[in-house]
Amino acid sequence: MHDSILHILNTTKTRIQTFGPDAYKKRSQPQFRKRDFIAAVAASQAEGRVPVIAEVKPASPGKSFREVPPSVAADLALEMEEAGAVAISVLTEPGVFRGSLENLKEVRKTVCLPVLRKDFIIDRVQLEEEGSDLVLLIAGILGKELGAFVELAIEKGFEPLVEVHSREDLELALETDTKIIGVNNRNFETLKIDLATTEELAPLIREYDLEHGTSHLIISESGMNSPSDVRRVMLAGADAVLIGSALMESDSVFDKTKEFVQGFCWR
Ligand SMILES: O=C(O)c1ccccc1NCC(=O)[C@H](O)[C@H](O)COP(=O)(O)O
Repeated sequence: MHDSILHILNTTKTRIQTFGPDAYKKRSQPQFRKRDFIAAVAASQAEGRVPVIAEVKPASPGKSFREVPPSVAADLALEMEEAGAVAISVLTEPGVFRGSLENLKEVRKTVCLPVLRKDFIIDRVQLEEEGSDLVLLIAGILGKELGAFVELAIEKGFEPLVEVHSREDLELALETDTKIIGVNNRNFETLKIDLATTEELAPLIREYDLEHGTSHLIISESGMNSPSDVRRVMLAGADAVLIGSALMESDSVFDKTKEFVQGFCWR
């Protein structure tokens, strides 16, 4: 794994140990009704839009996009919603990505769309933290524990989005009860992007579904800069895309989101 990811995992562990489980509000009763992401994707497709999960991403390893206090996160999310995004992803990792749970809560209060918490979940106690409809679980990080985290996430009222990057990750994901699989085009060892990752893994998910009578929603994540990138992964079988950097780097988040959402007809 790349040094920056190892650093994130270490600091996340320390933060959890420092603040301890007492700092986490118990989520025994979900405080809000979960917003239905799967239905939102279907509605978006039916209306001829490209289902785009637009990401509020202040920074990434070695790159700073912009200062994003909660009020700015809310404004950005509103622009994304008005431009037709299907959901909002909010980075909550506070170190390298400079995200926060405050951003997540403010975004969810402001928009009506489903909200994904994008973070590095490594401890069950993190699933006590509220504020999102969906939660990201990374197969390559959770390994054999993935299934238990998926179950717990569901029990706590979240829709899990299980992220995979390789055939091994995918095998793990398909053993769980997740309905949503995110194919991350970014390699966690090199941080290099290759959209061929979606072209390799999405057809395997479709094949599995055909054989087993199951149905997974496929999200292609990372590295898309133009509608033609989106077209490529949608043609490979993705149902939706997750885009962060291209939106955060643009002069107008509204215009850039719209460009991706209006895209093209891919079917
Ligand atoms: O964004 C990174 O460089 C990164 C590096 C290491 C681990 C995770 C990383 N990003 C998290 C994400 O999954 C992305 O923010 C998300 O998929 C959007 O990707 P992009 O459109 O390329 O910003």
